[in-house]
Amino acid sequence: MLVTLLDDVPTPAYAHPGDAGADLVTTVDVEIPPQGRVTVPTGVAIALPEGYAAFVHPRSGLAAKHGVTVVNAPGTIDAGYRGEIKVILLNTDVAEPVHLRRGDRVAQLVVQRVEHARFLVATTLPGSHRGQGGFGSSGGFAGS
Ligand SMILES: O=c1ccn([C@H]2C[C@H](O)[C@@H](COP(=O)(O)OP(=O)(O)OP(=O)(O)O)O2)c(=O)[nH]1
Ligand SMILES: [Mg+2]
Repeated sequence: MLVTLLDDVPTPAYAHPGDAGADLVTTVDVEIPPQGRVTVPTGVAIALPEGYAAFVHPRSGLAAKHGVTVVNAPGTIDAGYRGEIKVILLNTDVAEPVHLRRGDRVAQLVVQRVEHARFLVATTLPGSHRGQGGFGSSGGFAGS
């Protein structure tokens, strides 16, 4: 897949063979206040092949240690998008700000094949075992 590197950033890379996500870095230093959000540039633009999309996922380590997640997780990168990939970060911690430095890995990009549906309008839908049950219809959590 073709990639352009806009700001002297490393080529996105998988940390280990077999990893699903290639790490993305922030190109700017940033402080995220408690419960605040910031959009950070990654210095990366890509040309996905037709029939693929890429998804911007949070990193588990940042989430567990600092409460940092991706607001729109997973962010969707369309195959036709040629702009810089940006990451919308949220500091979920209510008390501590988070300081990120240029070059810190802030998210991971998962590239996947996607199907394109044709939406055919019908008056009724075929039956199924689940039917219209949703939102916990199969049972609650232990405390409910
Ligand atoms: O985390 C993200 C999500 C999206 N994008 C870019 C790539 C994507 O192709 C484009 C549009 O994203 P999306 O479709 O999620 O946003 P929208 O609000 O529906 O905007 P649009 O009207 O441009 O589709 O923005 C990012 O850089 N980072
Ligand atoms: Mg859109």
